[in-house]
Amino acid sequence: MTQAAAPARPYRSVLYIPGSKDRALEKARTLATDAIIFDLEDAVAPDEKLRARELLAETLRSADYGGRARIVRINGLDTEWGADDARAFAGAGVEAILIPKVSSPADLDAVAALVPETPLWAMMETAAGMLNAAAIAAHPRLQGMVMGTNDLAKELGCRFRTDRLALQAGLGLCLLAARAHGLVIVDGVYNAFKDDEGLRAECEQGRDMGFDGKTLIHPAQLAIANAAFAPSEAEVDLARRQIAAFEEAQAQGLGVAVVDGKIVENLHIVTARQILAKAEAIAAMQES
Ligand SMILES: CC(C)(COP(=O)(O)OP(=O)(O)OC[C@H]1O[C@@H](n2cnc3c(N)ncnc32)[C@H](O)[C@@H]1OP(=O)(O)O)[C@@H](O)C(=O)NCCC(=O)NCCSC(=O)C[C@H](O)C(=O)O
Ligand SMILES: [Mg+2]
Repeated sequence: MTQAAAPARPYRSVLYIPGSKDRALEKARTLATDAIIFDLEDAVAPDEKLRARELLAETLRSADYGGRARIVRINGLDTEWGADDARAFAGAGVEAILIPKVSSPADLDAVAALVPETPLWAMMETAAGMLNAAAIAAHPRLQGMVMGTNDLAKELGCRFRTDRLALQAGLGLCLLAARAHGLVIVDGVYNAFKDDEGLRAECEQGRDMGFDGKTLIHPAQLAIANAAFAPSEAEVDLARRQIAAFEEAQAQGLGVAVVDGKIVENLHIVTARQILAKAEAIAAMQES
């Protein structure tokens, strides 16, 4: 019989918080976000970088963020802050260190040498990064990818469209690479944080493509992402019925069942079990 996938940590909502903003750091402890990216890079002004690093290090030492995954986005190693950022959070017990503008596996090697144990995540947001996505995803220390659609759009010189046509090639390449290597992959941000309908549509597109969740910039975006990337009641119900029908078919010596007029084979049961495991992981997250 196919084994249920281990309940994985959900990443439906991944909220950026500028590492320099005391109030937002405090507020995030009560927000319904699956994960937090504590940002030292683009959300922090150059003359605030050192204060933000100190504030964040102290906050992560003392504050309880419950079951929310804690990810620190450091500055690039080509800046005056990057290497010290990496060293400062190497032993901080965070779930991952997120490296900006990863263009090749060598960018990961450089941080891996400074951070011997903490898992690494990569911002996928350069044209070279898209072309090297498979090699980046294969890096032994990498566990997650985050799409940086603002920087990618900047590099491409494309226009923002609701269908994200110009970004589709890069989104697809990174998704393929992440899935081929068993990584978490989270979609880019939706900049118009007061436009709920636009956000909902972009979350639906990301969910349809296969992303695990969406990066967000404002607490008002959380509920929409959490709903879009969770299995719906109908999906959970169908998954349960597929598993029951398939087990019954197997008991009769058959390899195929039919549910709602559609065939159900072993491969559909793998997906059904993943849906149930994700629903369980979300429920566990909500209880924590
Ligand atoms: C976008 C913002 C600047 C808006 O800030 P503000 O005007 O202060 O918002 P509000 O007054 O509506 O805030 C209401 C309360 O919510 C708290 N808040 C706001 N944002 C956050 C947050 N991100 N996390 C936690 N809490 C937040 C405020 O403190 C208010 O609390 P209260 O006092 O109790 O009322 C602001 O939202 C913001 O700075 N967002 C994050 C921006 C950011 O991190 N940008 C960098 C990442 S995006 C990126 O770089 C992606 C990638 O690299 C790419 O290339 O695409
Ligand atoms: Mg960026």
